[in-house]
Amino acid sequence: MAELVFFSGTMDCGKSTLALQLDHNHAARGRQGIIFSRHDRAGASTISSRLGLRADAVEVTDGFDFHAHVVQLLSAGGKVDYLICDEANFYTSEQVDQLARVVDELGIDVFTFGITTDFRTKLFPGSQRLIELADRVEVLQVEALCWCGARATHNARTVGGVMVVEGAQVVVGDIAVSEGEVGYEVLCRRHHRRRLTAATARAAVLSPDVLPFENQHA
Ligand SMILES: Nc1ncnc2c1ncn2[C@@H]1O[C@H](COP(=O)(O)OP(=O)(O)O)[C@@H](O)[C@H]1O
Ligand SMILES: Cc1cn([C@H]2C[C@H](O)[C@@H](COP(=O)(O)O)O2)c(=O)[nH]c1=O
Repeated sequence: MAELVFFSGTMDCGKSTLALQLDHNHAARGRQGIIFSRHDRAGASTISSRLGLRADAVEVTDGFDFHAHVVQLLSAGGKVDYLICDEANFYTSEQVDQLARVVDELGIDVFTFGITTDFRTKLFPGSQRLIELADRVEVLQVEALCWCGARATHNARTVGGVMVVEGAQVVVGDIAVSEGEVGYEVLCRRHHRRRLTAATARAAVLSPDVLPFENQHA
């Protein structure tokens, strides 16, 4: 039976790598798939992983209709066994409904990949709809780590290493950016709540005003 699966995690936990691995494994067994992405850091119509893998993808735009796209391909005699959908956090909730129709009405497996929450810990609309509709939500096993060593569960947006909490929900970007640029850092919930990034934690340790560590549990 075909499935709608949502592979989820923070930024930098290996989602795009897994998407490309899944595509490779299915294609190696003669299955025919289509890869989709939206706003990949490497540019339009691309899926890229920080491990260096990259492939062409169909760019998803606001008006794009997954169901109509697949029906058109099938009507033209094409074969479609599965869809790989990266950066699914950027899809609209209507597009996620279309993906569910692809699974239920066309019997095609749909594997989606994305972060659940934004820099303010709020669900992206596409991710919310995937959590509501998916047959399975899989949290990736490779843990991204907070600077303190705990499992990173949240995504922070930073400017010069300092966490910001206001701004547009969508700003394409990366971790490890140069000084002054808007970037992202993954944190555990405790440090996300306290807005303590690696840079601000380092600065606090170096400050002569700082209290001894054991007195700082907020
Ligand atoms: N130089 C490296 N050596 C080994 N692993 C790396 C290296 N650079 C990145 N990675 C791995 O790639 C992961 C990010 O993969 P990617 O698919 O780009 O993540 P996501 O799509 O979730 O943002 C990192 O968590 C890390 O495990
Ligand atoms: C937290 C957060 C992230 N983004 C952007 C930044 C990246 O371009 C993508 C996530 O890509 P990844 O492959 O999972 O690393 O999302 C954003 O636009 N808004 C946010 O709040």
